[in-house]
Amino acid sequence: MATSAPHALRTPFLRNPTLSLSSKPTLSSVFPVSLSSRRRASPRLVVVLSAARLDAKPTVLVAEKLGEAGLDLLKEFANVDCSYNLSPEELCTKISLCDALIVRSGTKVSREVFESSGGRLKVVGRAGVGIDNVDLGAATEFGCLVVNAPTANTVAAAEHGIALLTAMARNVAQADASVKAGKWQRNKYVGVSLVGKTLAVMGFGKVGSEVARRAKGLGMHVIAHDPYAPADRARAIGVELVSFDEALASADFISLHMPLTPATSKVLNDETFAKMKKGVRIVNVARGGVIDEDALVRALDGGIVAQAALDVFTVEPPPQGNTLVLHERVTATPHLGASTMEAQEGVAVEIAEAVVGALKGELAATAVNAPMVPAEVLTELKPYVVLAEKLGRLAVQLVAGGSGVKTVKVSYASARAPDDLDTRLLRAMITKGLIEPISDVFVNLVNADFTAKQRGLRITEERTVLDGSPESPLDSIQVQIANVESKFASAISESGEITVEGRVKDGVPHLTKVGSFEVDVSLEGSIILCRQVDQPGMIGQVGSILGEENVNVSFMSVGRIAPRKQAVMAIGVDDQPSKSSLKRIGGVPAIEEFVFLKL
Ligand SMILES: NC(=O)C1=CN([C@@H]2O[C@H](COP(=O)(O)OP(=O)(O)OC[C@H]3O[C@@H](n4cnc5c(N)ncnc54)[C@H](O)[C@@H]3O)[C@@H](O)[C@H]2O)C=CC1
Ligand SMILES: O=C(O)C(=O)COP(=O)(O)O
Repeated sequence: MATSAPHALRTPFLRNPTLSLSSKPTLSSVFPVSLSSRRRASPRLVVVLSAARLDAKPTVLVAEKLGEAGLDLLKEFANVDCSYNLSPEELCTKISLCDALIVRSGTKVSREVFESSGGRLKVVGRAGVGIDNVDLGAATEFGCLVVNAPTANTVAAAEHGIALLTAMARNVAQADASVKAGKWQRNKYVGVSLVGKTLAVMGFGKVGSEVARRAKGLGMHVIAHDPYAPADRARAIGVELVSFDEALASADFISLHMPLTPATSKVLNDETFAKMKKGVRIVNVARGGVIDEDALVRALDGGIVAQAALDVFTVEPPPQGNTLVLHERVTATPHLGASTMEAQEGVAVEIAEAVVGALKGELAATAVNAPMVPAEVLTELKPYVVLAEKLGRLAVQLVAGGSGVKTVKVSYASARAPDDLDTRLLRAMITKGLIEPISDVFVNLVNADFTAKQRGLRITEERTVLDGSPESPLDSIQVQIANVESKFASAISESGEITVEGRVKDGVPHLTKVGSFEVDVSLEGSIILCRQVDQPGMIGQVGSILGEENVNVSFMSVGRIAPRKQAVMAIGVDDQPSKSSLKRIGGVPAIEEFVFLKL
């Protein structure tokens, strides 16, 4: 046996005293709508979006121009509202009527948008790669999934990078303007050759590696800087990965292909320009914000940078009269990297499939703010996902007081190797089960960790590695809440925590342990737990009370410490017993305590 404790969340607990046990978890609350559809989501990777049930046709707001093929796909499933050029205020007004929003780079999806949605917005689809225009923190907080379309415009962006590189080197744009102005300036527009020159690709991801491949075809010596890129992928196309300073110091051309993050913001600035070769030429088809644009103007004027070709700007469109855009040695395009017919059709289909899939609960691989779970893992974990949520719900309903629900320990027993079980989904569902019955917060896979953290709920996970064949992913899940009192004293285990444990049997989740008592009751309907002195006739007595009240009993199981000592009886019921029947059960002399728990 071996254990590991990989995950912990800690902050002060903000307890919401509201108790609402009304919502009943079903498979469809985790997988919101039927999984059947004409078009199935990509079988690559999927993540579950625990969205609100969408009984009516959902509404998708398309806020920027999207390819026809994508619109057609959306229209098969949803009401589609194409409203382009909305002001921020108009977007905030419209959003409360929408289940999904699709944007490109021109729309700011700010915190106000999520706040204004009133909880209805479940998916934001970014028809492209960069999600720097979406407030991901706010999306996560509001339980809204963000998906992007990361692959369909890669080649278009790389081709545009090469177009800018070659056009800049040969002054194509400037010479064209000059000829159109009636001039013939052959000496003025002598260019530089690319062959044999060193190109530093900054950010060796999808676009960067395609640029590198093409630049090698032009006879350039290509190096790359990317702290996170695998060296073998670079080596495979004959590119050497180098340090940031080395890239700056040796490049004749620098092409930027990293995302805009706090770490890359203004990464080209006065200090870093000073490290470059005199006469360096810069291409940017990534994001304007990775360059300090004022510093670039200084570097152009100071002779460090000979030329720049820019597709992206810190503010888009850049203000009229912008010094950088108007600079003679700058070639500018209006964020055209992804703008080919082919890429736009591809992106539109990619994002439409992702958004429709997400609304159906079968999201494709491109979730940006939620863990992605491989499809085959998800299929295997489905019954355990239900078990996890129900154990969370049971455990929290057993709490009577104490210092609040702050510390929860989850133990997974499995014969699988520790790195062969992805527990993020299970943790999210336990969190959902723990929080939803005691709050009005809607918890899903997107916001589970955030919500737990906000409420000061610390969830630690522990793995117990069992011997034997790892056919099923899990043997059991145990949920323990520490430092609390219980309404059902027998639910407190010898080590002092409220303890519930369950397993999946024939695809159905079962409660198999309460406190130190072994029971076996299927987790369907609701449960009555009774502790009594172990003696004949107890099952009959309680069963007949429920029968008289027309409450259907689905399961009964008795767990005892020793014959004729204390026993715990777990009774599964299809319907909620009336107050009077619960009172009658409590009145049976041998019953020492009992509790009714809604699943
Ligand atoms: N101009 C346009 O129309 C388009 C622009 N883009 C932009 O191009 C950029 C790259 O896109 P993809 O290649 O698809 O993304 P990607 O995620 O495949 O590649 C980005 C690479 O940058 C690397 N990176 C992250 N931080 C870095 C750092 N500090 N220094 C160096 N490398 C770093 C990552 O490890 C990754 O390999 C994104 O900013 C995207 O928004 C993408 C498509 C079209
Ligand atoms: O995909 C990206 O990151 C892009 O920058 C493309 O932007 P766009 O969809 O053309 O507004």
